[in-house]
Amino acid sequence: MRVPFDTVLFDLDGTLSDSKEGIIHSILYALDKLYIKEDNPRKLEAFVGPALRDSFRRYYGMEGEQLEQVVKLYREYFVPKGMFENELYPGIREMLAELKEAGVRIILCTAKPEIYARQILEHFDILRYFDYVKGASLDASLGKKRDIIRCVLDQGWVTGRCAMVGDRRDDLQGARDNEIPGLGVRWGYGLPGEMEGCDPTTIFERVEDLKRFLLGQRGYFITFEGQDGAGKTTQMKRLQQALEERGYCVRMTREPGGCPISEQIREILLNIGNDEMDGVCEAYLYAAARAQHVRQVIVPALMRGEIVLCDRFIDSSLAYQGAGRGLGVERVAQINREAIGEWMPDLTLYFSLDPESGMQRNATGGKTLDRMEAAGEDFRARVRAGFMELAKGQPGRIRVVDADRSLEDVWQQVLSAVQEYLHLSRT
Ligand SMILES: Nc1ncnc2c1ncn2[C@@H]1O[C@H](COP(=O)(O)OP(=O)(O)OP(=O)(O)O)[C@@H](O)[C@H]1O
Ligand SMILES: Cc1cn([C@H]2C[C@H](O)[C@@H](COP(=O)(O)O)O2)c(=O)[nH]c1=O
Repeated sequence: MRVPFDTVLFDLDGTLSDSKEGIIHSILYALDKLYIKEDNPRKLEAFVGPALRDSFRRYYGMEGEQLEQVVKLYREYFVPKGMFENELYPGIREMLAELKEAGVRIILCTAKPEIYARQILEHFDILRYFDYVKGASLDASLGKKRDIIRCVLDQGWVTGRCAMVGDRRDDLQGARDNEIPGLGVRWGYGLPGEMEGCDPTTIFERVEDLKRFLLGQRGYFITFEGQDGAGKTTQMKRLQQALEERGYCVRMTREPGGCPISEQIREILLNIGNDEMDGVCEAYLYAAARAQHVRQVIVPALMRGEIVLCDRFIDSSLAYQGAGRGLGVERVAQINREAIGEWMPDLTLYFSLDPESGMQRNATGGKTLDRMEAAGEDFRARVRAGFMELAKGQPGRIRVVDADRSLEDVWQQVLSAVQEYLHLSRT
């Protein structure tokens, strides 16, 4: 599988290394010299990551001469000692080595002065993995993460697709301000909720998961789309069995639903008594169920390298709410942007069938109508047109399966599309 990013920008403190001890000792040393007593050294953890001057300003209200003095004192301890009271998080060295081996361009992008950042990388013997190191200047003329990322981009160090990896708000907001994907990591010093506010593409809990993702070793995400009764569930079960027999680990799931919270939302959405529901409310509820499902089920399974087979996903929202309810595809895509981040399916099988035949099949199978199925023939015709438009616009991802065939015939189409995809993605 291809790596998702040709260039990766890494933050240092709290992302690659746990530098808390040295930083806190350096701050306490500087405060002590200024006769400032800090009764709660734990609060100083917030200094790890952001630019030093910003933190002294923010937490001690320092400015001007006093600010310059405290930074000077900080360095009296940090340079000979504090900088090395620091350790790499487990798995970081191996991740960098494997990314390098895979040809990924690795760049350090830190708010720490560049001169110290280099010494730290040398100390850990990982400088050799970095194609470029960009940090703050000693005089603070360059210090904000956003500006440091901008510099790296402007100087032409980035080739191909690029992302920023970091543990703090500044890293992810900096990525966002520079319009590149931001990948959060949970093992650093981010305060609860601070990364989420910056719309990260994903937040990783473990170094191993980040490594798999950056190496393109995550599992495959295959969705089944089409109208009610088209035969998706039947074929998904058969595919699950066939893939497991071939040794793949498969996670079968569905939308709306797939996890307890999203299943509760499903009940609201499909309850035929909720006939007052507004189309916008409907679109947000599907997206809310998806946000939980993506985070709780889909991403963890992909990170474990599993094949996720999902009965409906974003294309159902685009077709049913975008085209069917008339909200418009772009508007519904926008509503879903935060719910799914970058987690678009790798392959989508669209089961194409006249909607009335699907309704007939479900009736024959004894299924009772839910709220969506009760929406009427015109609605179903708009949904069908919506699906066909999506399939036409994205032939690379969406494969059309002629669902108006025998079970066996449909199965052969499914199997050949999936085999072709899995084979191609490995070569
Ligand atoms: N190729 C087929 N020919 C005839 N009947 C079929 C075919 N595939 C599935 N069916 C039958 O059609 C009904 C609907 O199938 P299935 O539940 O797989 O569809 P679905 O797309 O998942 O529907 P829904 O979205 O409504 O859950 C079932 O009774 C199933 O046995
Ligand atoms: C994900 C999703 C689904 N829908 C509709 C499509 C179906 O009518 C129901 C789900 O029922 P199923 O038996 O599980 O197929 O919900 C939708 O309108 N928008 C969506 O995003």
